[in-house]
Amino acid sequence: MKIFTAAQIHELDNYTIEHEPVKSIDLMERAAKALTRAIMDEWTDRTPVVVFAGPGNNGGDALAVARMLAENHYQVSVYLFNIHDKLSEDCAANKERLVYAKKVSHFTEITLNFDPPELTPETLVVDGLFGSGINKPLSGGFASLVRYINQSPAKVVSIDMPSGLMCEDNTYNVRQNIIRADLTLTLQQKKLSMMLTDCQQYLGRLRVLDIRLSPDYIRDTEVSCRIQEETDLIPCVRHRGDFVHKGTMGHALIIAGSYGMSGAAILATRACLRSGAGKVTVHTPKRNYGIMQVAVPEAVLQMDREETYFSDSVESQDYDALAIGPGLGQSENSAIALIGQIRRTQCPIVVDADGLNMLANHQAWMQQLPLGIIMTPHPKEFDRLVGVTSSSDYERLTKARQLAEHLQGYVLLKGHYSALCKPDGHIVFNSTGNSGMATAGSGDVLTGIIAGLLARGYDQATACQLGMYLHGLAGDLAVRDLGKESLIASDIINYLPKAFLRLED
Ligand SMILES: NC(=O)C1=CN([C@@H]2O[C@H](COP(=O)(O)OP(=O)(O)OC[C@H]3O[C@@H](n4cnc5c(N)ncnc54)[C@H](OP(=O)(O)O)[C@@H]3O)[C@@H](O)[C@H]2O)[C@@H](O)CC1
Ligand SMILES: [K+]
Repeated sequence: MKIFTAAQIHELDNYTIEHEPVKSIDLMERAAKALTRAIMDEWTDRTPVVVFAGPGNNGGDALAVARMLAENHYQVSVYLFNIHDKLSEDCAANKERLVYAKKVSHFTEITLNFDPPELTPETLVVDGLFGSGINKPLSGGFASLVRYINQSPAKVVSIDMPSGLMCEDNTYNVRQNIIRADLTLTLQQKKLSMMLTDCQQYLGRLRVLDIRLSPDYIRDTEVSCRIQEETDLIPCVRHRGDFVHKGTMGHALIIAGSYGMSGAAILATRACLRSGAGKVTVHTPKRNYGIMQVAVPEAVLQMDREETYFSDSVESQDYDALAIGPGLGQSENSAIALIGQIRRTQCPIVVDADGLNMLANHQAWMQQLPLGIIMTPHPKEFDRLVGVTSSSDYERLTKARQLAEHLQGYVLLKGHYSALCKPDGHIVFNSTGNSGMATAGSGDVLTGIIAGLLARGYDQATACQLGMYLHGLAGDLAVRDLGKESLIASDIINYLPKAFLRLED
């Protein structure tokens, strides 16, 4: 699914009106029908409904929904905020229709003062104050109203967007003045902010309603952000020939695990083996020998000369991919070995965890990273890497995009929806995964998967996209059987085969 900017959403709206063609008011009626249906799916006609409508088209939608719910025998009270005596054309038309229909039990147009109605636990609030046309944080009376709604025990359904939330950048927004919805019914496409971790709290459950906006515009318009779905990935999956052998299926090198952190090496290696690589070699400190041998008998072990930490870079010409970092520790010796390893490696590289932390500690080395490098930071690792703490996920994403462009590499920012920032400035959000995967070792598994896919011959972009999809899908399949609370990183590895099968089917 493409993610359009607020400006493109506006264009899409106009393009649909002009080319379908459809009258603007009829398009609003279509949207309102879809919204009403979605509300009626969840709340019966015994639910008292309070509709708050703003002066723009989001308010127009809300007024049309109010009329339709009332026609379906709901008790509906409507408050239209028209403090500047200026309604959008379609909002004004829907006000007329509402008044003319005489179906709602109460209608107030607020021009000056407003006494908010009582909102009980049984009440359903329809939030139609502001949608994609919001252009600054809410303040004054609107801010007070939002706080009143948020503090009430009522359920809230937001039309298109929780009012107060911007489509993209919420860095300087006033967070307590944004509606916290129980359900957000967004029209046609998800907006960028809906993919960011720090905006999830406003959305509640999110449903996307198809209101048949121009498929031509949707198909032909260039975007820089998209959400990847299964149908995007199925064509990318490679199928094994019948006559392959392990030597032709790729050889991955994993450099991971200091003494006491062998688990990270084990998880990355097992995930790598499960992701199609023909052979996996693990380079790890001597003292990990016994445990690695037992835990991953399928891997080739290559012992560092040091007992407890990674100390020396290794020849890498025989490998098709390198993953470096999980559980590696951050000693100065390991850091020097890390940059030495990165410098001498010719194959694709994925750097994670302590590998990233060591780069963060040696900022000058960032200039020496090879083109096409893959980094898989979680938000804290990313902040360390760029040397500043971001105050919003939008800001962090913007910096990740800049870093990918600057390095001409790939930054896979892990989060509620992980985001892959590509060298050309494009961002791909992942759509699989769940909160059960917020558990130690989950990141090591992702690193191993990406290394396995790289070794198997996928290019960097595909390995990252397919890797994050499979990782999340394995987690989703695991949760179905095991639940979120008990999920551990090994479960993700154990469900990788099922995830592959689903994509191969
Ligand atoms: N996409 C589609 O195809 C379809 C979209 N549809 C619907 O249209 C919605 C977008 O409508 P929209 O463009 O009229 O914007 P909307 O969100 O109602 O707000 C604009 C009004 O708010 C005002 N205003 C802004 N910020 C403010 C603030 N902080 N504090 C106070 N006021 C503020 C602004 O005033 P201005 O700044 O312009 O003076 C203006 O009056 C979209 O979300 C969806 O619900 C469907 O009907 C059909 C198909
Ligand atoms: K809204």
